[in-house]
Amino acid sequence: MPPPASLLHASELRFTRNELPVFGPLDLEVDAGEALLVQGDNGAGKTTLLRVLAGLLAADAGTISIQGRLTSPTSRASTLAYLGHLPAFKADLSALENLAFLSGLHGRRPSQTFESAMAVVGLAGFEDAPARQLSAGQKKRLSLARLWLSPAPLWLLDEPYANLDLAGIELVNRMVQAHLREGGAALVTTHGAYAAPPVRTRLLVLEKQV
Ligand SMILES: Nc1ncnc2c1ncn2[C@@H]1O[C@H](COP(=O)(O)OP(=O)(O)OP(=O)(O)O)[C@@H](O)[C@H]1O
Repeated sequence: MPPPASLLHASELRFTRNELPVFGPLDLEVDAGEALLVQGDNGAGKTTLLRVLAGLLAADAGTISIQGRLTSPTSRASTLAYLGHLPAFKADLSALENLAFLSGLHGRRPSQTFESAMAVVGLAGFEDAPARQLSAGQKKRLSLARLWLSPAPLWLLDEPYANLDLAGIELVNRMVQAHLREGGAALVTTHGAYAAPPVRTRLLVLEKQV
């Protein structure tokens, strides 16, 4: 029997902006149960790469396969959960209402409730707080609650440790560990290896092109 296909495989992926190369051509692969650490200096193209994989930007060349199948951005959307720099919350909705709204858009694991996700990320008691009243770290934790609710096997985490205290960093690592144990995979951008989760890890280092 052939080995199971990688959860994510990108081949010859290239992105240019204003005719200047940002990254590529590059190949990357991550299997179920693995993390791929994407490292690089400021401006090396980490966010751009995750946005291309998430389907938010179009690559200039290359292919992206999920579980062995070539995908388009729309067909990838249900397979991945993207945690970006900026939380996508409605300022006047409560924390819980935001989770309900986003889960309506992206789906939800049946085993989790909004309240249980809030508790997992340390936001029990903030269910009714409007999103605009949350601190930067609390907003990041609410984004993590959204991620925890997501049924997507592939997590794309852009600097998930930003704005978090030490307990928050450990929370991210525990979440990634649990997700990988359940057969998921994660891409994690970081400036250094200091906060990497203790899981089976591949490494991709991006170099500035110009
Ligand atoms: N919207 C944009 N318009 C023009 N150039 C951009 C835009 N977004 C990013 N860039 C440029 O593309 C390059 C890669 O940026 P990117 O945000 O992907 O880097 P990064 O590795 O994530 O950086 P950081 O570690 O600072 O977050 C940089 O040179 C940046 O200036």
